[in-house]
Amino acid sequence: MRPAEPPVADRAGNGPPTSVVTIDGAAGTGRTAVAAALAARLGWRWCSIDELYRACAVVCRRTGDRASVDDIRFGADRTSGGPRPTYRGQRIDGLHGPDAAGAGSFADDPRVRAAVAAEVRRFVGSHDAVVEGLGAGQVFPRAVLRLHLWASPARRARRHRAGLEPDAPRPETPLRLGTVAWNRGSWSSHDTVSRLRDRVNVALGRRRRSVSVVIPARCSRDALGLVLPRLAAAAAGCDSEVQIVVVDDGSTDDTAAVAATGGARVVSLGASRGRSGARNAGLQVTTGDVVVFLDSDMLVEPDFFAEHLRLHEVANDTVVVGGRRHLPPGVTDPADGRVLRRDSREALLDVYSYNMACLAHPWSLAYGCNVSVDRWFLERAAPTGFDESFVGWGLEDQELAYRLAGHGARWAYSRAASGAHLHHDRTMTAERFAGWKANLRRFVDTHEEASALERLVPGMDPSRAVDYVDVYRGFDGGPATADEAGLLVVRVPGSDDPLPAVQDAVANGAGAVALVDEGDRAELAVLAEAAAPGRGVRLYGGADWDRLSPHPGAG
Ligand SMILES: Nc1ncnc2c1ncn2[C@@H]1O[C@H](COP(=O)(O)OP(=O)(O)OP(=O)(O)O)[C@@H](O)[C@H]1O
Ligand SMILES: Nc1ccn([C@H]2C[C@H](O)[C@@H](COP(=O)(O)O)O2)c(=O)n1
Repeated sequence: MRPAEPPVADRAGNGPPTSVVTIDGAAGTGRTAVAAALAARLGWRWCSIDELYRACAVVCRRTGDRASVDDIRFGADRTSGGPRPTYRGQRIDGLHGPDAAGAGSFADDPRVRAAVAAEVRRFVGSHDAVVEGLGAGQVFPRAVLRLHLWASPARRARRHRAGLEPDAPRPETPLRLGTVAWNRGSWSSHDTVSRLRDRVNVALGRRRRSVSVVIPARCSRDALGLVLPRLAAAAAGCDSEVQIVVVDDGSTDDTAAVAATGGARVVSLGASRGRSGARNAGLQVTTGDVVVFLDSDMLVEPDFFAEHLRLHEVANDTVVVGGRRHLPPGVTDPADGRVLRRDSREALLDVYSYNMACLAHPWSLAYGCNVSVDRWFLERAAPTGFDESFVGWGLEDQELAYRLAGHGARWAYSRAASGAHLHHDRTMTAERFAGWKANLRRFVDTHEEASALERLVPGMDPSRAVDYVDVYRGFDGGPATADEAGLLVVRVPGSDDPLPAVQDAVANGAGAVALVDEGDRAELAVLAEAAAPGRGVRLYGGADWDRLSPHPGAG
């Protein structure tokens, strides 16, 4: 009989002492190096499931008998990095040679898979451990952290060329809800492991997650008087540490005093640096794991931080694009019963779906009024923060998002993390339009490939009354029509994991998949994209799907 899975600590760190972290993911992401380094940092033991599959391939090839997998064990010798597999007590040679070819395919054999899982569980026993390799998350479904490492195809190819990944490409375990998609990017194992260790400590309840909110402010005393108490209420109801930073960019009113009274850490800039400079100055003093950029006129709901943070749990490279609703003139309480005007991004997403990856340019919706990024990812992917050569209104936020996109950012549009925008005059004056066009020029001069942005000009031009959604279609190419044959609709009631159905549909050649989620969970967009990259799995809230019937984008 196979031994049962050993108990693992619950997320609060209660219960039995054994904790397991699993690391799965694509070949070429350096997962073995990360597993070994993370285990060393934590003082845990570690093992590689892939090494066992290689052992199975070698031994079965030599014995000609699949039953011999039952006699493969991890040995005690760990000097060369990890435990070495043995067969009937003897070390197995040639684990990285031709006899190990096709090792990954052994995982398709249920007997081999069960033997490998049993040996890994035996090896872990009652120890805290990092377990790396194919199916690690399935062997330990209650692990404190189940990681799926990811790196761009170019990066992975480079590792292969450099001989860092000598083996043939390995199969990948499908993603499931509850797995954390982790972008390795081009970052060192050392950097990666530092951040992973923080995550493990949060998962074990040894460390609280933290979030910083950065608010650039210029003559914002009245708005901040309304905004800060709501942020304080959201912070009080949140189980993470919250830091509120207001950057006073040379205001001529008592913005700084109001911010300090409201409990914010105030950074006062002597000379004005504009929106980008103010946000960058704020970023410098942040301490949170996640940074939210918020405008000084955005009223948030009590679960604002929890909603932002939730979406950073599923991937380290998520850009959470928080929604925005416009308050009517004179209304300062979003709960006063009036219907708030949705901003035009929601009208767009009704058509493209709430998976922003269905847009050709998802970064173009990442407005600085309410957006959050994992600080580690932000600092590595875009160490210079906002480009301060963008002056006046517009595009500095999309430009930062564009650079994050270049590092593989994933996108989650969250209506649950919305803010209500206090009314003020937003007329696109000729002066503001001229400033926006100057920023557009800077953008396109810096990033030639973004020149399609010029197609947005008519939508911003105050002398032309054109529909923004139509203009955006011209810029983005328009959504794939949803009425093509082969659209497979996956409806998700309650808390089910829809990813297996999505992956099956994609594997079986579905032309398009529409995921209709009654729970309206933005994290599904992030994971669906990670599970079926580039396939643009469409995501709709159940109510939207019904409201937009026959289906969004049809015709
Ligand atoms: N010169 C400036 N320097 C620093 N921060 C500024 C400056 N002007 C405005 N801000 C701040 O930048 C944020 C965005 O201001 P902006 O004027 O773009 O807001 P908005 O009018 O609400 O924009 P939108 O209508 O696009 O939402 C606010 O927090 C505001 O206080
Ligand atoms: N950070 C921002 C905010 C808004 N815009 C533009 C894009 C549209 O032209 C318009 C949308 O406004 P709304 O739907 O909120 O009324 O504002 C931008 O470019 N960058």
